[in-house]
Amino acid sequence: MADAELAAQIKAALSAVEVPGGGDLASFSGLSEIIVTASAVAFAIAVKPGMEAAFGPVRVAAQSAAQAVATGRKVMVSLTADKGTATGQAAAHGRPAPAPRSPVDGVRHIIAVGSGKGGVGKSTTAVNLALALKAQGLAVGVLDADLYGPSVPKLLGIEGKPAVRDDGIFSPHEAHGLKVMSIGSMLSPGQAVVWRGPMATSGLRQLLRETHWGGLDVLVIDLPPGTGDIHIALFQQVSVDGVVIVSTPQDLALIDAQKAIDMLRRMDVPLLGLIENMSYFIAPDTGNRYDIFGSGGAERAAAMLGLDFLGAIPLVMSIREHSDQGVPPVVGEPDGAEAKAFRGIAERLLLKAPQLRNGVTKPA
Ligand SMILES: Nc1ncnc2c1ncn2[C@@H]1O[C@H](COP(=O)(O)OP(=O)(O)OP(=O)(O)O)[C@@H](O)[C@H]1O
Repeated sequence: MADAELAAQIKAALSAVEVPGGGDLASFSGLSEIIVTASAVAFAIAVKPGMEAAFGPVRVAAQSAAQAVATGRKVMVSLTADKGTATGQAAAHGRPAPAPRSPVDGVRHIIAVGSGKGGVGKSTTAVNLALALKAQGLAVGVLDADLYGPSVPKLLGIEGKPAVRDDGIFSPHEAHGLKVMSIGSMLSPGQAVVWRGPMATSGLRQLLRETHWGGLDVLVIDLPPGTGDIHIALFQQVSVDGVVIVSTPQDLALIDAQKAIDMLRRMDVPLLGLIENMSYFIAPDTGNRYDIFGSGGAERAAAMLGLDFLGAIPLVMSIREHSDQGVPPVVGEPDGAEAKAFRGIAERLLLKAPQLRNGVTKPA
């Protein structure tokens, strides 16, 4: 069925859902556009501040009405209050504070990988770090939350959409021994633009909480670059063990990283340390190392930012080639300098956050 046709059928189904105060959801002014992708359907219901609880059953009814029409697709319905119900203002007006951070079923620990700006190698780092943690005997998953540039499926050679069980729960992809979910698998090309604000945060929440992770020691979340709604929503809802920040040697990136770090500190999210990517150059022919940006700069920058320095990853052309083939260097070239660098970072991370080893599901 064409996407537009399915959207129209869902809208028709929503006319059977009544809203508080009279009328039906299909004609309710707060109903957003219904977005249909290859594997998902998403829409939002925007209500007046204070009406969230009254509309809770509407959301549930809308979900099942839409799901009955959109068989085989994941339905995501978000309920949002108009601007002005942001956390601080809600508290100031005596409205209830947001729900406390809560664990994710089937996931013991979460670390998030962030960066001040795009293109610094955050996704490459997230994926290889996950594989290096797996090599330490941990059961590891990756959640690609980078809505605006989801690259994890490509990096891990994943194609197609994840399976949805009869109960509406996703079965994650498996790649190189990792359980993987990506917001990218939910989008058609060019769709990120329409997945803004509440829709994006709601989509992420459902990917996180409605996936059968099946007993992970660590879930590595690849965050979008910078700081935005997705970060705030995630850190408000979920307890993370900490965030690692990826940066390149350029000062500009560190200035951007500073902004991300400030936000995380304000939100009381633990910072596990700084990773410097594309730090030094390894000549492909001789294997010689060249500190093209000088040495020690990243350690100094980490100290200046009040962060532990977790390690440096070389600038190696084969990283790109491996990534293009969906085989990350930690598994594709385990003896290479970059694989060693990622393994060293995983070891330092486990020293810094030894709780990640708690309840290791497989022997190391
Ligand atoms: N150490 C490295 N050496 C060489 N190339 C690298 C290295 N790290 C990353 N790259 C390449 O840089 C590009 C950007 O990497 P990646 O997608 O991981 O960055 P990102 O910060 O997640 O970007 P975005 O914000 O766009 O998602 C990719 O082509 C990747 O292969």
